[in-house]
Amino acid sequence: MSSDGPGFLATARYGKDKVRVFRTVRGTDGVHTIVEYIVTALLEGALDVSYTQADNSVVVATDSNLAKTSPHVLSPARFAVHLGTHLVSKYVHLTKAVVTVQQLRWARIGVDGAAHPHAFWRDGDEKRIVTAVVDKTADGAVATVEGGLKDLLVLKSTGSAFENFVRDEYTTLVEVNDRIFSTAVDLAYTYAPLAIAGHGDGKELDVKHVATKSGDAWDDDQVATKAREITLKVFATDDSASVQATLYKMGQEILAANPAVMSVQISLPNKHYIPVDMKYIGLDNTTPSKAEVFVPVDAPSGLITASVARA
Ligand SMILES: O=c1[nH]c(=O)c2[nH]c(=O)[nH]c2[nH]1
Repeated sequence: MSSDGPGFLATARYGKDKVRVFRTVRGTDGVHTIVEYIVTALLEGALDVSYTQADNSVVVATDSNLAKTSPHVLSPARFAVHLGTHLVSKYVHLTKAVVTVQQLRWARIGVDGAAHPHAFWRDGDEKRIVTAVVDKTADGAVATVEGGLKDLLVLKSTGSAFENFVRDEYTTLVEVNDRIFSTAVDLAYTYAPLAIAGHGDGKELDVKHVATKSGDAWDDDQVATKAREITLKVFATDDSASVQATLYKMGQEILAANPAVMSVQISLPNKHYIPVDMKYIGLDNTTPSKAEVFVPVDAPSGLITASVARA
């Protein structure tokens, strides 16, 4: 069944996407801790024959479930590194695993002011996202980790302007010194690689966590909390001259507060809210200080992206 032609297999990666997993950890005090993940696990290595010769003997299943036994299951970054490390170390012919873990939100329900021990609610569509690339071919195996979040929907009803942009004969956009600013924050930050002990000669590799820097990729839970708090604080408090200027401040503050983060990639759609023109009924709803009724516009939106890297 081999098929030869003018081409060659230039790159290859396979695995499983959208693997859904929910895990409960039952505390001795009756308090349950839960996580819900959507996992993607992709593999690279000596896999050519599975494509070129229809030989499946090199294909390892990637949906094997480590969620029951991993001591790291409650931390998306540690779990991603553990899963990737497990896959590339168990099989000599696999060289690289790319594991993405998206965490869905579950918060404890408050009952009479107290957090309930085992009842939860979905407090938003935002996802925390971690990608770990565990590479056995590197000089000493390493895990390169990216943390972040997406779909954090925010809005402020003032404290945002957009003026002094280029105007030419085609420009219809009006300058405003006061407008609604709404965006769905998407951010990803990268760390220096984590060292992995061992070389994957069939023996299980270990995450060699040398605690030289706290807040490194192994501590992504802390970094993720800080990055989210900073993002929300800068969004709320910045007297925004533009989406670009606010984005840049977010990036700088995330780098300043997290010494192990090397760069931050931020994407901010500018979700427009257009004041309704009510002149025809004799009402001023378009002067920025008088604008109270708006039409939220799904499309088009602005899209402002940048990465801020440590100098
Ligand atoms: O903050 C903004 N940045 C832009 O680049 C832009 N472009 C636009 O039409 N509105 C805005 N707002």
